[in-house]
Amino acid sequence: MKGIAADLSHVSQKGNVTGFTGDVELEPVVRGADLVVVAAGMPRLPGMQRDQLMAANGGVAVRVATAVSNACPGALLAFITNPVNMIVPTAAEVLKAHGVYDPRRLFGITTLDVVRSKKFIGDSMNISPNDVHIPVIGGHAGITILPLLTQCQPKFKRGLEETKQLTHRIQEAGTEVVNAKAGKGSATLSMAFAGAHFVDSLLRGIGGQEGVIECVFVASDLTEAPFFASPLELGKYGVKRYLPLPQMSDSERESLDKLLPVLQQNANEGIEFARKSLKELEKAAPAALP
Ligand SMILES: NC(=O)C1=CN([C@@H]2O[C@H](COP(=O)(O)OP(=O)(O)OC[C@H]3O[C@@H](n4cnc5c(N)ncnc54)[C@H](O)[C@@H]3O)[C@@H](O)[C@H]2O)C=CC1
Ligand SMILES: O=C([O-])CC(=O)C(=O)O
Repeated sequence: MKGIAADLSHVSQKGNVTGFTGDVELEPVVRGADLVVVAAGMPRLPGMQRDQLMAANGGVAVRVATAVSNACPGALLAFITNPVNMIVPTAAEVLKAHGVYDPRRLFGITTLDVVRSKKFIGDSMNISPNDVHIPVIGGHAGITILPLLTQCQPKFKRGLEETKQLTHRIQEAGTEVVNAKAGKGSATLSMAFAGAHFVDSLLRGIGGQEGVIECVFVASDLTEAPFFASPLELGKYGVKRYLPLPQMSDSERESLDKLLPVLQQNANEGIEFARKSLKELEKAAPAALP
């Protein structure tokens, strides 16, 4: 099995890795990878929302998806790059344009939201995070991150106020880190931990292990949002099975109703970005496109 932890310097022979210019020759040097993990991209500065990274990072999705289409169209493609809620729909649109889109194989890594939930709940209950199991659904920014505390195992027996505070802390944990690092980046190390965990799960799935379940952001028809994170079984070809949406309290369902239009809007913006970029690429280098 071949895989690569990708930075664009690996897939662009020109080594032009700073932003989307539209004049790139897509000559991938990586051939035949089974798994491509993308961590390249600008991190947030204090005061920024993740959406604001799209101008800087949208081109990463376009170029990597194009390179994967040419070099390893059957690979699983997993993005860490923010804004995850837009980057994944962007990449999907580019893969579609190249005729190689398989929704089972494209992921936005949301594992850090699960890692944080396990840590904060573990601290609150005075137990190890390893013993906490909780689904985190939705997307990967602010209110789109929805930890289902009522579904936590063991039971998280706290009042509504404490539950709300903890939910908010999980949703804003990335911002907490960005502010603490004061311009020096975002949650790089905890993401490395979360990314390694998720990639290990993907590899176990590819390797044929049964019952590998992760919450991850993928194409989905479980809700009105076209891309959505929920618990999935991973397998040889990526997504093997969508588990049904977990049970929710009334308050969690209300939160779900509020986040779905945000995810729909994010997906539309990602798709729009892809279409515009493909047009620009076509003008600049028609031979690189289908
Ligand atoms: N999905 C998630 O839960 C998380 C996502 N992130 C995102 O991951 C990305 C990377 O974050 P860090 O590793 O902390 O940042 P970093 O600044 O430590 O590393 C980013 C790397 O990407 C490269 N890079 C930047 N723009 C590029 C471009 N246009 N083309 C090619 N390479 C480019 C840089 O040269 C650098 O090597 C950011 O977009 C960040 O928001 C970070 C933490 C968690
Ligand atoms: O907050 C950020 O910008 C980085 C990130 O996605 C996270 O830490 O969850």
